[in-house]
Amino acid sequence: MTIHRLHIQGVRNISDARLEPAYFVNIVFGDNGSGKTSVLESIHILTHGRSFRSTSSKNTTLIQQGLHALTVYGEIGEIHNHVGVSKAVDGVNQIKISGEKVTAVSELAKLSPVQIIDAQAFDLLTGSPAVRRQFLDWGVFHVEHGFLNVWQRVQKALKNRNSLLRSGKITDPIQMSAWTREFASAAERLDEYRQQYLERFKQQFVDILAKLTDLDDFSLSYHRGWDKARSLLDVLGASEDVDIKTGFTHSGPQRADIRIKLGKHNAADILSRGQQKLVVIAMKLAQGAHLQTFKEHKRCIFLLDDLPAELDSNHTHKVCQILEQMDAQVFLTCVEPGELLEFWNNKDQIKMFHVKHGQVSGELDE
Ligand SMILES: Nc1ncnc2c1ncn2[C@@H]1O[C@H](COP(=O)(O)OP(=O)(O)OP(=O)(O)O)[C@@H](O)[C@H]1O
Repeated sequence: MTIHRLHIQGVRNISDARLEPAYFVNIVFGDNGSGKTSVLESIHILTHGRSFRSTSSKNTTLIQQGLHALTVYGEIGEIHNHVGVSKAVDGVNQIKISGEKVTAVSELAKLSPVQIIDAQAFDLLTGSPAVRRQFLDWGVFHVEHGFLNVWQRVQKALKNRNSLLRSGKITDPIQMSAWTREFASAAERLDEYRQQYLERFKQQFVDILAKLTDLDDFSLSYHRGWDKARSLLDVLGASEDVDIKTGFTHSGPQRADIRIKLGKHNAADILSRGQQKLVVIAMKLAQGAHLQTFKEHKRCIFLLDDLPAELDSNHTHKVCQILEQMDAQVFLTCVEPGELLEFWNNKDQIKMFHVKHGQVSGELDE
């Protein structure tokens, strides 16, 4: 998808900015603290209803001090869908797509697949399995129409099963059996989706990684969260006593992980910081490439916060070259755009936005 217009109001130090981004490459530059990341955050709010760096559920750090709400408007996609997201200090959020109020954030996410590469992206290698499950599920969500429904069934069944387990004994065996069967059935489907996706994804990942690094013997392996030789229903039956004793479900897709290795070692334990960044970038670019191949050329939007950090010029150049070959819309932030600008062959497709004390120039004259 493509963001054609963006109107930011009250996001951190950006009071009011209108941008008409380029179809391909957008370079957002300025001094430290000028508001560059806040532009990327605004795009994330527009496409996901939330920031990628704020942990406050009350929106208070995100909304400009002294204001009671922020709003981000945009025109997105081939038919220029009008999208508006507002967030208020009291925690009330509102999403509108083409004038209609929307309650499910997944409606926004469906419109625009967004990949973020920032300082937190390292978590994909060094963080908990939850980060890698989220990565995997992002990919499946955008290519498999039935995935969201199955994922929601798993969450609901797991929640109900765990709440029955929490009492420490089974007071209602019929309910317990019903939720266990529902959980196992939805989980098996979810697992199939994940496995199929990862098998297809791996090839694209290997190709992109080879363009960026000379790392040999790199492997990604999927662990589904229970014994691969048995059905989940069998495993849940066999471990019911443990589940009752501890009060939660031990096996299932909520324990899935992708193990990322170099030879026998965990990649995170052996790679340099720059190499880790290249692996993470390769994984994210491969998801964008996969989307293009398997979803009728659906375009991904890449938000790259301070791409040059930790990378030498040669590798930064290579990342830009891969991005240029993909059909994607790219937003990059940097302090000094000089060198970064040189890494693109077709300069005509680049727009520059200078951010200074929350003011964005290169914006629309209106
Ligand atoms: N709620 C808020 N209200 C007003 N200003 C804020 C609020 N939250 C953060 N700020 C300020 O807004 C700016 C946000 O900066 P941002 O993180 O977007 O900068 P940046 O250009 O990406 O910087 P860097 O290069 O250092 O990463 C900072 O100056 C910060 O102090």
